[in-house]
Amino acid sequence: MTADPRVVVHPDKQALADAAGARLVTAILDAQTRKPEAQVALTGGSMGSAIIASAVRTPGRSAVDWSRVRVWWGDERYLPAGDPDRNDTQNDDAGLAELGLDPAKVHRVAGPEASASAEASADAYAQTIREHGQHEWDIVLFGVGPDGHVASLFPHHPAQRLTDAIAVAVHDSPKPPPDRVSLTFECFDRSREVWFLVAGQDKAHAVAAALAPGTDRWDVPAAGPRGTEGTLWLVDAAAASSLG
Ligand SMILES: O=C1O[C@H](COP(=O)(O)O)[C@@H](O)[C@H](O)[C@H]1O
Repeated sequence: MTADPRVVVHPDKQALADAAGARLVTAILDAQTRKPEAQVALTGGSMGSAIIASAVRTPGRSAVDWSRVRVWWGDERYLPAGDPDRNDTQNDDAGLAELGLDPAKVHRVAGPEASASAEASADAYAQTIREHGQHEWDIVLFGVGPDGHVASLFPHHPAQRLTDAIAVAVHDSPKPPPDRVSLTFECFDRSREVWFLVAGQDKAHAVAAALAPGTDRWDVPAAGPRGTEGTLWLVDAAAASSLG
């Protein structure tokens, strides 16, 4: 069973980021009342960093036991550690460390300095998820590209089609850099809460296409992921402007 999408429109990007940051803190608290560790998959891009920066400033964040939060990334650009174009670097720059996470529970995707190839990195990441991931995400965050991509699953890209796998190496990405590692749709299917964070007029068409009934994720990957308990589209007014 999956949850139908619900759309929440905020006036602008900052309001969206602040509301999403507070919502994230609350959802982690909620997950911690159910189980020993909350499992969260972060995202990169513009909104991925904005939500971290806002979560750091959310007053209720001190109520969270951050040592009981395990952090992952839904995808990573296959670049060396610390590269400014990596999703984790962007999240770090937004203040991720200020949350007080246990560094041993922050699981980064290996870059070329630490793995022989994107395939090797994807395999190692999948293995770590098998060891620690409990096969259920509490909250998965997605940014959405203007083309409707989520994580590193792009429209009409063969990486979308991999089955029986947790993570996939992505080559020839239409958005730079060309080499990436992404979790698969199959892996994202094991999510309680899936949140799409989208701001800006350039995303309006992708938002409308992803939410239109019957859209195939092969054409618009953002139409694919759904949470078993919640599928939330947190958007600003500009990104919502093409919704009927
Ligand atoms: O390449 C990526 O793009 C998306 C969205 O980025 P944005 O800058 O257009 O908001 C991001 O969510 C994804 O994780 C990433 O690798």
